[in-house]
Amino acid sequence: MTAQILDGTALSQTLRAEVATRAAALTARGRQPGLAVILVGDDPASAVYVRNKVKACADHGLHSVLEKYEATLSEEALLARIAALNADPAIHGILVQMPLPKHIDPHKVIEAIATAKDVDGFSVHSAGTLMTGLPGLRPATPYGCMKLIERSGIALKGKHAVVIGRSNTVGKPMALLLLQANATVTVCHSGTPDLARHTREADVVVVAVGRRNTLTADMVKPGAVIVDVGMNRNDEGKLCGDVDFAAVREALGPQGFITPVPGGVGPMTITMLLVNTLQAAEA
Ligand SMILES: Nc1nc(=O)c2c([nH]1)NC[C@@H]1CN(c3ccc(C(=O)N[C@@H](CCC(=O)O)C(=O)O)cc3)C=[N+]21
Repeated sequence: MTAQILDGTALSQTLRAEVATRAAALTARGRQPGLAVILVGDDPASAVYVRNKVKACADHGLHSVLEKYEATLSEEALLARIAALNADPAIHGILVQMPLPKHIDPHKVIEAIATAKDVDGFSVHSAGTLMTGLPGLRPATPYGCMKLIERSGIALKGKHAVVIGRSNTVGKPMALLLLQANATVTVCHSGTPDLARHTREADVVVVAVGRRNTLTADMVKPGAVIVDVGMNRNDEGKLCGDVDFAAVREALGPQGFITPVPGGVGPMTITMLLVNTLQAAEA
């Protein structure tokens, strides 16, 4: 018997249906939630993600605008567009797809977005609300991971959670969300000696490294919950996560849970972006 799947596609369907209902209610009151997505440059992966976000809006009754610019767009011009969207009453959320071309400072761009419209939750203000536990917009990927963990039915209080990775977009906010849920949290990273010593003790492991096979079967405790944030390509060019999925699933046994890639965290990221846009529109 192998571990149960934490199905991000299925949970997304449930949550997105709720989003559609709430969006329709707001639209009926003359306040259709609106998301602006800005893409600078022609990175093919970014183009796919951005298209999926816009499609998800359309499918659930949210208004969206996609603004695409050449990679040569000046930082000044981008900041001017953000200022215009900040002032646009039909837009409740603004997302600037990362990464940006090198001549544009991402911090400057993120801080230019009105606090109330920061649906990525990447700004210093949003990071501060997360850190202090004040209400605010939460980064979509770790927020989606929390929803998947909740779905496993395990209560985090008193549990040991290990986060692998310390990025501002995933690892750090993930650790704070787990802490807020009363887990005991360990954050591991590229400078951690003997990673397995930590993960073998963990009831929950969130892997956000960006390297295949970071978590292998010998590194997990039976019955643990494994959340895989990785997005990599294997030798056959197929999408895969940071976890050696089949072997880890087997090692977890029937009481364990594991997210697949694709179909785990990825769809939840888009779902929580919709949730954040709705929250911004309801505020
Ligand atoms: N400002 C900003 N906000 C972001 O949220 C942001 C970003 N920049 N830059 C890039 C990353 C990446 N990201 C993903 C979203 C959905 C899937 C997703 O839906 N993945 C599907 C598979 C998609 C496929 O087949 O390629 C899945 O895992 O099942 C993946 C990755 C959002 N990001």
